[in-house]
Amino acid sequence: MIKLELDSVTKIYNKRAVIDKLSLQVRDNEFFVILGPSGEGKSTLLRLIAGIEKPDSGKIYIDSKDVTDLPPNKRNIAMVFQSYALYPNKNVFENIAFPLKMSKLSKQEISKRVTEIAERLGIKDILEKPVTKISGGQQQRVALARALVRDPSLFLMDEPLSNIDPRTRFSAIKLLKSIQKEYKKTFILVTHNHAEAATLADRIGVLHKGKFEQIGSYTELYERPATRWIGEFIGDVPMNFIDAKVFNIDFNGEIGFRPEWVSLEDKVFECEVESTEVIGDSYYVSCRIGENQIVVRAERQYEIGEKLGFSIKKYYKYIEGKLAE
Ligand SMILES: Nc1ncnc2c1ncn2[C@@H]1O[C@H](COP(=O)(O)OP(=O)(O)OP(=O)(O)O)[C@@H](O)[C@H]1O
Repeated sequence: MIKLELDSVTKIYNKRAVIDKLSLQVRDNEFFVILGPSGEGKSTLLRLIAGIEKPDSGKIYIDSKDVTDLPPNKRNIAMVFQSYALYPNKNVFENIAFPLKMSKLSKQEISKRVTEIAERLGIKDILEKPVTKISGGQQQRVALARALVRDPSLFLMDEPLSNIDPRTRFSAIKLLKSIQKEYKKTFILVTHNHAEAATLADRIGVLHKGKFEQIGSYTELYERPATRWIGEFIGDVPMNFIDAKVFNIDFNGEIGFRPEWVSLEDKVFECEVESTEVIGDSYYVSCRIGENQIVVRAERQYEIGEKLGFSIKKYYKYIEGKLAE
């Protein structure tokens, strides 16, 4: 079942289409991540889905209902912001209970629901504390609890983990993923953090120039980039894109290969080492071959000027920056 559909949605700011005829379908129970560099329109897209912004053209459907002209409170969505937007004068319980206040639920029912969700998120012990006196990780859980307690149709999250310190972040990511699976809800999360996207997403949409440059799992994006831009954006180290002729391949275009798609045992080509970067337990060696610079993954450091023999085990062909089938 389709939970959310965007049909050719455009949003213009200062005569520029920040979102440009973008179409998307997100399935029920899917964890969809919108990934992209700063300023590509990720937050704008989320605000359009939420109804905080109106598109200049195009349609938005939630549960097959046209919500394009509906305000946020009529869309049955919950949104968690980077800042959490908690009420500073209220304690944890009151913050979580707030969305239920408007409903006709009894005090006992509200209390039951808040306690249940707080228990699940591990914040039951701090229900009486003011939100200003709890940690960033706990604030994130409160914001999540407040969103979950209403049982909305769709969760929208704008960089909800970016204010959490790196150590807590890992457990926060795990929690978010398990909550989504357990509650069987559709989540749409905006981030510029690749590791977060890779861990959380069923599918990632990479936003570039107002459109999704590619949509797929992180593995798909990494293993088979649809464009040169994706190959360079996804991964710790950009993919190599080099004229096919450099490697004696009879093709009018470029070949793209990851630094680890190279064998250093099988010495078909040779390059000259310029520098080495260490990432984790791998060595990424920048190497010159003719006019071109490539990066290959190695098991050790190489001296500058050293000659490195290699062959390419796997590559894709690209014409004008696009994957050639
Ligand atoms: N209300 C607005 N009025 C005018 N321009 C805007 C408005 N909101 C966003 N923009 C512009 O639209 C572009 C996209 O902004 P947006 O915040 O959606 O990007 P983003 O991908 O979420 O960036 P970041 O990761 O830095 O938050 C930017 O150039 C921004 O300056």
